[in-house]
Amino acid sequence: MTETTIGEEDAATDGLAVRISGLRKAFGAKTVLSGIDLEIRRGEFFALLGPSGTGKTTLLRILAGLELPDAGTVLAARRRTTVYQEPRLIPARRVLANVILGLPAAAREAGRRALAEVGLEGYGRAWPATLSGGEAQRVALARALVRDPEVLLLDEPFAALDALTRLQMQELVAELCARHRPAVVLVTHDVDEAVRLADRVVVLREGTLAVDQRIDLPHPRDRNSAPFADYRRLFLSHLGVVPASH
Ligand SMILES: Nc1ncnc2c1ncn2[C@@H]1O[C@H](COP(=O)(O)OP(=O)(O)OP(=O)(O)O)[C@@H](O)[C@H]1O
Repeated sequence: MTETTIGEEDAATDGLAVRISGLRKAFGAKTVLSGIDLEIRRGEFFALLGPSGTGKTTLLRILAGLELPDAGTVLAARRRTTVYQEPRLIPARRVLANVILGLPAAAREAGRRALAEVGLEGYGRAWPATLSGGEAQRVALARALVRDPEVLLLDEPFAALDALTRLQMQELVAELCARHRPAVVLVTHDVDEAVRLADRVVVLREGTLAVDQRIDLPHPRDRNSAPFADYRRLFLSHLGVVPASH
């Protein structure tokens, strides 16, 4: 029996942005996700960690509506938008046109405001080719922001950036999400990124949710603090990178 529903009514009434139950997804004979039950609240910042090939991107694509599950129910708030590892800008359109792509011309002012929010005030008439990698990714963030998403899907959005820019972008995303409060689903390989940003971290292993851990630290989080290091160690051990502490 296969049932797939993407709707917002039920989720909207009880403070949830996403509700997944009994999700299963296979590609051919290979089961990628199974028995996934997950609820994400409005305003919650949720991170999905896991080794390569465990189905993180597949889960995100299902949430975006780009893949259908083989079984289970997916309910999600209607306004969902994704930021990818690459900025995916259209080279022949100026920055502002990229930000408001598909929106009415009246969105120009909101597009300019979104650019200012990501630190790119005055960049509206620039061409994508003239931007650095970090700037291009800021434009991608502005393009997401201007759509006022209820659910913001981040698919390794900083993975292609240099280490310093990545840290700056993480701080920017923390600030933007604290202000706009979308539900966020961040797929990442970066344990520090998850601990810096997320209210809750799930480790996906072999297609199931192996760990579901709340991060109980105030913002902004100090990456050098002892509790931060404890969370880092916890997730690294769940990922099999360091031995579990005693
Ligand atoms: N369209 C597809 N057709 C066939 N197999 C697929 C398809 N999409 C994903 N897969 C397979 O499903 C598994 C999970 O892929 P997925 O991209 O979701 O993993 P991931 O955890 O995001 O990995 P990574 O961290 O490397 O991005 C992989 O084995 C992948 O080869």
